[in-house]
Amino acid sequence: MSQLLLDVNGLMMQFGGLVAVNKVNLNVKERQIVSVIGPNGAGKTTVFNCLSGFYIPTGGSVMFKGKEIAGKKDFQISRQGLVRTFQHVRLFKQMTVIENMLVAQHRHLNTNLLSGLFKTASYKRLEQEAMDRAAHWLEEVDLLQFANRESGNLSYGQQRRLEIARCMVTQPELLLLDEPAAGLNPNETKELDELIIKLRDEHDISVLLIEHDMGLVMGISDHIYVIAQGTPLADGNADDIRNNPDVIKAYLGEA
Ligand SMILES: Nc1ncnc2c1ncn2[C@@H]1O[C@H](COP(=O)(O)OP(=O)(O)OP(=O)(O)O)[C@@H](O)[C@H]1O
Repeated sequence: MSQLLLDVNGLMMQFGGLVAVNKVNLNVKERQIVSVIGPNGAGKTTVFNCLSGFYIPTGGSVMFKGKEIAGKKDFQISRQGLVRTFQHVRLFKQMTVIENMLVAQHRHLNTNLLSGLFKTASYKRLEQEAMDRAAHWLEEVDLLQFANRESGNLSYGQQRRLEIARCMVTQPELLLLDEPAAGLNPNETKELDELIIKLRDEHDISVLLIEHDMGLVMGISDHIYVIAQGTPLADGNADDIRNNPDVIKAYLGEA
């Protein structure tokens, strides 16, 4: 039986009079791909912002590996093993691919100014390990041959894969992907689909994703949550969701 990794209960986020997230519950187990879907403005990104430390929820609890993380800072949460991507690509576009991978690990390396200045043996070892991890993950996402290319010159699909690789070098257990297929062509979406499945099956990573591409969601999700106007509407597997009349009305019916 796989263990519960993320356990969200009664999550609330209010902006003044607007209740953007209203009593949302979510579970993600180890080695699960879970999706959150819902119409535009349903509150999906706000949920992600609450889980990843960008917002302090106004209510409810967010337990990650059995510990409360609601209200913690983003870097504290990512150090515990929960990392995210954003709706819009956020790479350092002027930097090379490998530089992006190294910068991502900077906060996670246990070094200090002095060991860096004097290039101590332990600093060099950590630097080498960071480089090895970067190369490993670039290979996993099929970007190793572009290691020295400016990341802004990659295709959009490659930039999306680089963002995922950049998360993976920090060795997370749960990866949050905010609309990873947005702007991708069908080929790139298929590569993304395969990559997410590989993360689960070969690297034991759990993935929580927000996505509008229903083909992708229905094809890869172990479990799906539907939110409408900030409020939970339904959850279940792809068949449950496809056949749920409330979901069809509120969401799929829109398409
Ligand atoms: N910082 C904020 N201040 C005020 N209102 C906000 C803030 N962030 C989000 N909202 C509001 O919360 C609601 C939910 O927005 P959110 O971006 O979470 O929806 P979403 O489901 O991710 O939408 P989309 O699918 O279009 O990305 C919207 O009404 C939005 O305007």
